[in-house]
Amino acid sequence: MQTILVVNAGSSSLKFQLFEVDPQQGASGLKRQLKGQVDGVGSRPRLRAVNWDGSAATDRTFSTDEMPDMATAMTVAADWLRSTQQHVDLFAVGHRVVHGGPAGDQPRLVTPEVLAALERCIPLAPLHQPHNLAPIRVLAARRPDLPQVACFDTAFHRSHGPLADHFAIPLALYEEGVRRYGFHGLSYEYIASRLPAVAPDIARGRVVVAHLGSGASMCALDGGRSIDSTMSFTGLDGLPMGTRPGQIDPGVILHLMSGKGWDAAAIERFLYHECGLKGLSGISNDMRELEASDDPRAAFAVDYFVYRIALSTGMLAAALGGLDAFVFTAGIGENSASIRARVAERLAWLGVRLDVTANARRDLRISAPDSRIPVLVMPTDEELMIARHTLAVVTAQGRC
Ligand SMILES: Nc1ncnc2c1ncn2[C@@H]1O[C@H](COP(=O)(O)OP(=O)(O)O)[C@@H](O)[C@H]1O
Ligand SMILES: CC(=O)OP(=O)(O)O
Ligand SMILES: [Mg+2]
Repeated sequence: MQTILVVNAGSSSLKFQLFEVDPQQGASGLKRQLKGQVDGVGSRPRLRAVNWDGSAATDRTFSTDEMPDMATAMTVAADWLRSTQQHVDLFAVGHRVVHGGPAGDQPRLVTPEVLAALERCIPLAPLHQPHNLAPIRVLAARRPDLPQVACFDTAFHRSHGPLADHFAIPLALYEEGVRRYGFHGLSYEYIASRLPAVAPDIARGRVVVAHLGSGASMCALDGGRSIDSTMSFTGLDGLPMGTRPGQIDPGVILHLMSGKGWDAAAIERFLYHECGLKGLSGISNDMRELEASDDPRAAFAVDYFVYRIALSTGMLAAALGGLDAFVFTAGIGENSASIRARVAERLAWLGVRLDVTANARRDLRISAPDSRIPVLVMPTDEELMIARHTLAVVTAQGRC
């Protein structure tokens, strides 16, 4: 049986999955065989993988010296995959590529021209794009016959209207590509694709989705289409994240340059690696460590995170002209009952009421029956979305 490999490098994790594929059956022919991730990159690295039946395929922890960065995480995961999955007959490889640029409105079969265009987007996503493109380059050299498909975080947001897509800067810059692209689009696309099945009453309505992971953003879905998002030109905007500040007055950057003499490289390092939860707490970028800490600086960082989610909900509800449902997803959204409870508390003015037991159990619906706004927890599946796109692109190219 042929197999699609999916690779998804985030800011603190590397996720990978293998899907068996029967191209004659379209997306319904995708069968998950293996699901793995290296998470806690930069804090407490751990490689875990489970087989299709839920049995453990591996579970190993590493010190940060053994696995200091994403490049090492990739090597470790690739070595493990090569040594344990020798029987796999690869049909195609699907990659999450965070920035698709102005032309990246749909997944693309990777060609040398596509790869060159995506390399030009590296300065717009320095934390992700190099790690997204490195495995594409390695595989293209080793297996030039193997179709590779690049699936963009930005593509799902291309439905934004001009008001959501612009900054208030001269239009010539917009034409050059300085736009509010938005990210985590594969995650939002997956959530939008699941809503009709799991919550048909909500799917056609006005929904705010909070993708709260190491990178975090929120999206306004109107009838399943993205109409606005908190992230914009780069993955720096919007909510505070593990190591990124989120929305910041550009005057702060001017101050760092002219007041403190920082150059562009120092500012980039600062904004992508030293801010957010890590910068505010001085302790960690990892929400699990902050929640476990009794240091007041950790508590402040968590308070700030929750506050900005609540502010952004108001903004996106205004974009939607109302709110019919709120969805939590991604690492923090799926796993932290206390963050969910605290966000819900701040949304009480909208009529949000949580069911404490349902929240602790992580039910699909965690709102109380009398909540004016239903609140849901939906596990995201960017890898399945990438597998579906990869199959569709390769099939359309007649490459199977
Ligand atoms: N049980 C948990 N409680 C709180 N936070 C959690 C839990 N499990 C994972 N997280 C947090 O989720 C984040 C990682 O989310 P993830 O979506 O995998 O990120 P990314 O894809 O951006 O690397 C980390 O901040 C981690 O601490
Ligand atoms: C765009 C982005 O921030 O992605 P991640 O959350 O996976 O780091
Ligand atoms: Mg992610």
